Parts: sequence; structure tokens; C-alpha cells
Amino acid sequence: MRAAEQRAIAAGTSVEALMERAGAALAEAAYCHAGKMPALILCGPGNNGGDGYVAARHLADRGVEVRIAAISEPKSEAAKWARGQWRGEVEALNSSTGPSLLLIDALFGTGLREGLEDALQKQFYRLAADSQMRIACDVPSGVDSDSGVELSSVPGFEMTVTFGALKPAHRLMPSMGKCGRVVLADIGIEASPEWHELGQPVLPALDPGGHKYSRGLVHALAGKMPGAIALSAKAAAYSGAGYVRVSTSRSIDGLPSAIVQTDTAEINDGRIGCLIVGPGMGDIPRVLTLALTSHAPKVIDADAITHLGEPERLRGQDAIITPHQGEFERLFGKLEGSKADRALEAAKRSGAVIVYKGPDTLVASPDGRLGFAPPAPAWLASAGTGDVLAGMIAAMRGRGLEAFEAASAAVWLHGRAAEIAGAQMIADDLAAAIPQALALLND
Ligand SMILES: NC(=O)C1=CN([C@@H]2O[C@H](COP(=O)(O)OP(=O)(O)OC[C@H]3O[C@@H](n4cnc5c(N)ncnc54)[C@H](O)[C@@H]3O)[C@@H](O)[C@H]2O)[C@@H](O)CC1
Ligand SMILES: Nc1ncnc2c1ncn2[C@@H]1O[C@H](COP(=O)(O)OP(=O)(O)O)[C@@H](O)[C@H]1O
Ligand SMILES: [K+]
Repeated sequence: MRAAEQRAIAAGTSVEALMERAGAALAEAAYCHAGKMPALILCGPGNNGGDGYVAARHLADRGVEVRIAAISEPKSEAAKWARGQWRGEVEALNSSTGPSLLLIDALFGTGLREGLEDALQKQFYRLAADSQMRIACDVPSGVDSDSGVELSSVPGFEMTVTFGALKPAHRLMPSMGKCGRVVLADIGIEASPEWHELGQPVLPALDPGGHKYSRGLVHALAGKMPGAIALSAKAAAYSGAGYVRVSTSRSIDGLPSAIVQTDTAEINDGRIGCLIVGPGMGDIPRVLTLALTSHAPKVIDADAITHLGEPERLRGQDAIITPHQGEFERLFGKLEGSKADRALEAAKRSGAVIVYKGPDTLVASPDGRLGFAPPAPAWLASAGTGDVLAGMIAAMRGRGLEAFEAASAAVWLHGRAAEIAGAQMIADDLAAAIPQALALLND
């Protein structure tokens, strides 16, 4: 966004013009959400505060009773301009500032470099607690917009209005949990799509003349605890793989009859669209070693990630790996930077597509593309949901999507399947909800 803003300015758009659009969009969203609720707007010294002055003017024009409380006089030229356009009073933000029903936080945005000082943070908290509705301009103040880290602790907001493109903080924890609903307003500048929120996927159309192998043969390698690979296999089948095969030395109870169980490994079968290794593998690393001898695309999950030892073992493999935080650190150690930086670094080092799971799942490609999952329900945090995801990714890969696209499609569908399955779901219900999630794509 900073780069896009610089390009727009170089092409002749003024910061004031961008600020006018941003402030008007903030006011519009606040008015749609809160109507004529009296508002207190907290303004900081930079352009985030500038957006606040513009929003105040637009809300007042709509008949809203607006007060402004500022930390200091504005410091940036554009914010001074915005302050000059405001005809009302500006209170000093201090311990005697009274609350209002609606609080609009325009203290700091992308320019915050350290946490709010103590006294200011306390006033901010008090005013947030004493209001009925809270709206943040760009990001809640105290949040580092690039990493989602809270530089000082941040109250929760019902809504955050942001401009041009989402910032990492809107999709990374812990800040994601404080933003409430995120409204994205167009202010006439466009950021690069290399980093983006994962959208509804477009799946390849079914070939009318196709057969089960052309729809993707998913081959899953069982290990010590076959329940996990059973979940992956089921998820792959429900995700539209043409053929799902589980290689296992002992028969797995309760697998749908459509899933073939075989006691031969057959992993150098050129028809395999995608292998899955890891779910329920346990401490049998030879299953992983075997998988790595295959040229087929593969999803490496769970215990197989732990047993990889060195990310460099993935070089030359057509692999997608799906670590949660613990597995990520076991494989890559403690990398520097935000979760986004760490995901991209891991993808570069391993040459694999990384699905870095959690409440804020990221999909990172070695070529620098980074997808942020839209928020998914917290009830996904239950055993087996990761196994389901591995199966979904394998099916998408087997169906012909390239690795980054396959992982992105599966992560998006996984979140929607969880919404459909509902709060009491277990991982089996999640797999069973995949067809309904896929049906959303046809609407
Ligand atoms: N990027 C864009 O395209 C646009 C950005 N706009 C707004 O501009 C914001 C960014 O503006 P700025 O770069 O001026 O940054 P901010 O307004 O976020 O904050 C910078 C100001 O706060 C001070 N400051 C930083 N950390 C502090 C701390 N811990 N305690 C006290 N003071 C601190 C700085 O010295 C500076 O004066 C965005 O968040 C957005 O709201 C919009 O006005 C329009 C377009
Ligand atoms: N709080 C949360 N909110 C949303 N999704 C979550 C949350 N916690 C975990 N998830 C998702 O649930 C899945 C859990 O996978 P994983 O940790 O591998 O579990 P398991 O190995 O038991 O299957 C991942 O897709 C992850 O992104
Ligand atoms: K803010």
C-alpha cells in the first residue's frame, strides 16, 4: 500500500485527495453501521488522524453530533489541511475526556512505530470501554499493521475500515481478533496482488470425456494410526478426486466403500495425481522415505513434517507441506519476522508450497506469492481437521490445480465447510460438509 500510494502521488494524486476519500469512506461506513449515534473521534498527529478530521466533517454534514479529541496538533501537511477543514472544536485528549456512544479511533495507523505511551493507552481503553460501539480507522491503534503484533494492548472493535487493500494485521493474529468486521474501501489506488486474501476458488471444469484417473488419483499412505489417514482419504473423495486409494498393511474399518484399500505401496504409479503422507504416520519414518522416492506431487502433513528433519530434503520435490505452529518450528526453527515473513522464508528454503496453519492460515509459494485465509470458525480447533485439510489439498492437486492454487482452494473450502458443519462438528462432519462447500462455487 505504501508503494501504491507513492505511485499514485507520483502520478499526480495529492495525499489530501486520498485522505478526503479515506475519511469520506470511514464516515460512510460509520453512518451505515451506527446511524446518528453521537460520535467521539480520537485523532492522532499523522495521516490516520487526518482521516479522522475528514470523517468528522462528513458525519457532521449528515447531522451526526460529533466531537473530536486530539493528542496534539497535526504534524503532517495533509493532516494539517484536514484539521483546517474542520469547523468545530477540538478537545485535548486527556483523563477528563468524556466518552460517547460511538468511538472512532483515528489515533495511529500504518505509521505506528512503538506502543502507545501508558497514559494515552489507559485513556484509549477507558473511552473504548465506555462506548457502545467502536470503529477503527485503518487498524486499531497499537497494532503493527505489517505483522499483526500488538505493540501496546488493544481493545476490541466492532468494525475496522481500511483503504485500498487489506493489511497483514487484518488477517494475522492477535490483531485479527481485535478488528471486528473489516470494511475495505476503494480510494482509487491499487496494491500489488502478490499478497492477497484467498478468494473463492475457480476449479477446473469436469472433462465430459474424462475418466476416474483424469479426475485425479489420490494415493494416501497409512501409518501407525489409520484413523487420521482415513479422514484425509474421505476428505479427498468428497473434494472430487476421481479415485482415492489408501495403502495400508491392515484393513481400516469404517472407510467408505468407494475408497480402495490396498496392501501394496505402488507409489511409482505414473497415474498418481497426488500422494498424501503424514496423517497418523506416527514414528514410522520409512513411510516418509518411501514417499520421497516418488515423483508424484505430494502433500506432506503431520508426523511426516516432524520426521523430515531438514527442509532441504524437499528440494526437487513437488511438495505442499502443511505445518501448524509446532511442526513449523520443528522443521524450520525460530525464523525472524512476522508470520507472513516466516511463511515466505520457509517456502524459499524448502522450495515447497507452505500451508502455515492456525487461526490465521497462510499459503506461501517459493515464488513470493502469499495468500491470507479469510477468517475461519474457531471450532476448527479440534483433532483431525488438519487431516481433512490435507486430503482436500491432495484432491485439488490431483484435479490439476498447480500447488499454490490447490492449497489456496482447499484452505478456502475448508473454512466454508467448517461454517456449514457448525459449532458442534467433529472432523468427520467437516469432511461430510465438503460437498456443500463445493456447491457454493456453482452459485
Ligand atoms: N497509505 C495510503 O494510501 C493512505 C493512508 N492514509 C492514512 O494514513 C495513515 C498512515 O499515516 P502516517 O504515515 O502519517 O502514520 P500514522 O498516522 O499512523 O502515525 C504517524 C504519526 O504518529 C507518530 N507516532 C508513531 N508512533 C507513535 C507512538 N508510539 N506514540 C506517539 N506518536 C507516535 C509519528 O511521529 C507520526 O506523527 C494510514 O493508516 C491511513 O489511515 C489515508 O490518509 C489516505 C491514503
Ligand atoms: N482458532 C482457530 N480458528 C480457525 N481455524 C483454526 C483454529 N485453530 C486451528 N484451526 C485450523 O484447524 C486445523 C487444525 O489442523 P491441525 O493442527 O493439523 O490438527 P490435526 O493434526 O489434529 O488435524 C488447521 O486447518 C487450522 O488452520
Ligand atoms: K487507528
